Amino acid sequence: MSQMNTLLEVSGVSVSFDGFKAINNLSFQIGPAELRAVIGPNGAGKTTFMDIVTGKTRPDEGRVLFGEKSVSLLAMSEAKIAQAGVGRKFQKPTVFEEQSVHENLMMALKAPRVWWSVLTFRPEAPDMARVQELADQVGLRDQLDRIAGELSHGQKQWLEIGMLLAQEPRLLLVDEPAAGMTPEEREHTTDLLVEAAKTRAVVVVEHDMEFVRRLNCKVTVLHEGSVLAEGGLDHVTANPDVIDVYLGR
Ligand SMILES: Nc1ncnc2c1ncn2[C@@H]1O[C@H](COP(=O)(O)OP(=O)(O)OP(=O)(O)O)[C@@H](O)[C@H]1O
Repeated sequence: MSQMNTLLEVSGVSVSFDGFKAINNLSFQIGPAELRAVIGPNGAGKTTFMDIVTGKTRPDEGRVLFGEKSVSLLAMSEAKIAQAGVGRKFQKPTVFEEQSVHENLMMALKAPRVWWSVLTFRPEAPDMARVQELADQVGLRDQLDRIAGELSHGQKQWLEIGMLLAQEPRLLLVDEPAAGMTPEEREHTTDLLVEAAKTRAVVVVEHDMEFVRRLNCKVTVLHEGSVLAEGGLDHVTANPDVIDVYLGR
């Protein structure tokens, strides 16, 4: 396979809602195994950006290209985009509450495999082993037999991340994972996302700056639907434009 520097390329994307430009000529790129934090004040366009990448919202202008073949996601349905390897974790955990952790992970594994994972699919590996591997990955090895509804908020979030990882996405979009978590849960979530980003791109939208700091990754600051600044957290938070936006001056 050829070397690829960009997994996702968003370029010149704009979208208006009733004449209001929620995304305004947005351009940026994500590498194939990269952890990226997207921050920005309320209304900056973070959710709309994720909606565009996942096909929920169609932009008025611009390009969204994905993978080594640079396929346009704009021509694809939400289901096709998910199949192509884009996973999304919404803020609220959505696991099957009545089922055990094990059953939840197994269901996620049984969901249709996407075309590219055929390459890595090991038919000899029993699904049970894969379920345990996923449980290990998200720190739920000891919870496999528990009913998901009984898990803590943080554990439910990890289970859902495990279910998304079962689908082997190449790009995982995660919306405010730290919200409502205890400090210990946040720490574990950081480790989990850092680890997941070693083999895929993970984009984390987050308000909590302490959490972003611990992710220790490149940060993209959105404001009024465009990139205001990009770089390390210390770099972007020292940027006068970013300071102005956050202090509302
Ligand atoms: N479907 C819609 N119809 C009308 N306006 C919308 C719609 N979706 C988003 N907007 C507007 O677009 C702007 C960007 O919203 P978006 O939710 O993407 O921001 P955000 O950065 O995710 O904000 P927050 O941090 O508060 O979640 C906001 O002003 C919002 O009110």
